[in-house]
Amino acid sequence: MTAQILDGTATAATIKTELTQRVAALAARGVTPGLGTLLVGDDPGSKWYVAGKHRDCAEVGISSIQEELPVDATQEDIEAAVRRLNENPACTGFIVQLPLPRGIDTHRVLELIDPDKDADGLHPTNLGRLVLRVNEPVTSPLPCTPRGIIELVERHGVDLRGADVVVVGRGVTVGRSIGLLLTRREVNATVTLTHTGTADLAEHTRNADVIVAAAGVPGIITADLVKPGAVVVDVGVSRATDPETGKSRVVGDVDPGVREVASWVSPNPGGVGPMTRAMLLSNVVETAERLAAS
Ligand SMILES: Nc1nc(=O)c2c([nH]1)NC[C@@H]1CN(c3ccc(C(=O)N[C@@H](CCC(=O)O)C(=O)O)cc3)C=[N+]21
Repeated sequence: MTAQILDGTATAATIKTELTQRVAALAARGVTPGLGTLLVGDDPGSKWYVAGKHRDCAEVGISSIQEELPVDATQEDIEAAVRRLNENPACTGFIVQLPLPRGIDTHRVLELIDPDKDADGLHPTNLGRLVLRVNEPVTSPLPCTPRGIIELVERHGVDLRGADVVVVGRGVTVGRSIGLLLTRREVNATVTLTHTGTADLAEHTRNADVIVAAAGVPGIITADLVKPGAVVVDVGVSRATDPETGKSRVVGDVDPGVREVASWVSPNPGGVGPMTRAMLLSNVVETAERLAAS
């Protein structure tokens, strides 16, 4: 039996339809959510990602505020742009597209973002709120990729309550932060965080009900590492040249052979990526909803 597909493209489309209705309800109250982006430099990949975010916004009725700075912008230039977005009332949430050019203190820039406008949900204040406010409803932006993974899995009918989840990779955007969400009472999973220093990765993954593969190592999760019937989410994004077409394509952390043992697998592309983008929109709409309520 081959695994069923955790369809991120279709799920993101459903979420966008839901958000369109919430944006319309906000409009009726005179509030328009606005996503700001700050792009520094002219890396084609980053430009493409930022353009995609604004296309997503247009689809659901969120307005766009674009700040662009040249690659030789100084720390002060970048910080001034962040302050402008913090103070711009049309911008209800924004992101600073990463990576920033060499020589820029990225942490200093990100910490300057108003936590209430943090569309990525990765500001230290917001991560701290998740640590501290564990028994209260969250009223701050959540990290997009972790939230997208949980929504993707739950919206396909997979119950995470009591599940043993093994996370592979300790990167900030996924590995380090997803446990904060998975161990909240409303999700109630048990989480193991593995990384390059883990003595025996297979020993952990073979016992997992759910594997979140976020190592950034192509094909690291092979079929022999997966318990039959497990759910496998592929978060890894590496690039490789397709030997047949000669074109660059995305390669995930999950080996294709996993589909023969898992119950559910997220494709990559078409899985977690579109969900991350949908959650960015959710954060912007929710920020605007909190603003409208206050
Ligand atoms: N402040 C900040 N926030 C980010 O969230 C952020 C960032 N900086 N810098 C770069 C990374 C990358 N990222 C992606 C999100 C979605 C897809 C996505 O939707 N990918 C599609 C297509 C992939 C393809 O074929 O190229 C998919 O997975 O199906 C990809 C990449 C967000 N990032």
